[in-house]
Amino acid sequence: MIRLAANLSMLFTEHDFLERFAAAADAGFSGVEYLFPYAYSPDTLRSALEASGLQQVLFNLPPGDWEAGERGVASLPGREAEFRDSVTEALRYAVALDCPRVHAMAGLIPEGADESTRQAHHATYVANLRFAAREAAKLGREVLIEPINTRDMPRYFLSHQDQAMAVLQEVGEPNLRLQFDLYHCQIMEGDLVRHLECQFEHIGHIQIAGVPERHEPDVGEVHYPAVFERLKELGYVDWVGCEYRPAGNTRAGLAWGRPFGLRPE
Ligand SMILES: O=C(O)C(=O)[C@@H](O)CO
Ligand SMILES: [Mg+2]
Repeated sequence: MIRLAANLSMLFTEHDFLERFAAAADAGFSGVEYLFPYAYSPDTLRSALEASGLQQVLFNLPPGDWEAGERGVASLPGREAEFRDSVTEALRYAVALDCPRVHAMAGLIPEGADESTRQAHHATYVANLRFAAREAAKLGREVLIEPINTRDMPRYFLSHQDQAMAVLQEVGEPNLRLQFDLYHCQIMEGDLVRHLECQFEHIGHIQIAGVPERHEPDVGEVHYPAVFERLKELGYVDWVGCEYRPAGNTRAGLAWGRPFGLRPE
């Protein structure tokens, strides 16, 4: 049986951030993920997890200057020292929060990047990810990479599943795995079930949302019951992150999750 994690950067935003943990637990979630923990001390977050009985399942490495539009530094030539520091900081939180995996965002390529610029990003990305995976392995953690759709995030360096597979293969570290976000894959490529089947052994985490509005999974063009059925047949028993923007009140929109123990009221 899959386990559902609430993405607290998107769900339960009716509440202040630290109150979202209790709201998620009350609604039947057993895990949480969110973009970044760094605005809070590990002790504060650990207390929120313990008080609500939730597991921390994922968060991202520091992404560079998010407010200025940066979306990770893992593929950015010249930012290697910053990337290494971000690995250290993320792993410090991962250990404190007992979180088994962290996501390293790739970053953006320049407008109109030519082939040699792309190759420079690729080489930096591979070297940085190898470093991150080896550091994470010392602490028993995984590092994830996630193809993100270029409509929501124009110029994001990692946007296709094949590209991610090639990077995983080239890096060659067993604890570097795929964050498979079905919302992004549907927008860029579709064919969700075949992608899940082909990439199954590399998947370290799954995320879901309705397409194209990124609302609840039962709103939009993806028939998630069929996807969940195939995941069950494939033997997926790990986390599925609910990374969507509720169309209305978070709790009222959880009816889709009743088969997984969510409580809409
Ligand atoms: O945007 C998404 O999708 C995510 O999973 C965030 O963590 C940004 O990568
Ligand atoms: Mg995602």
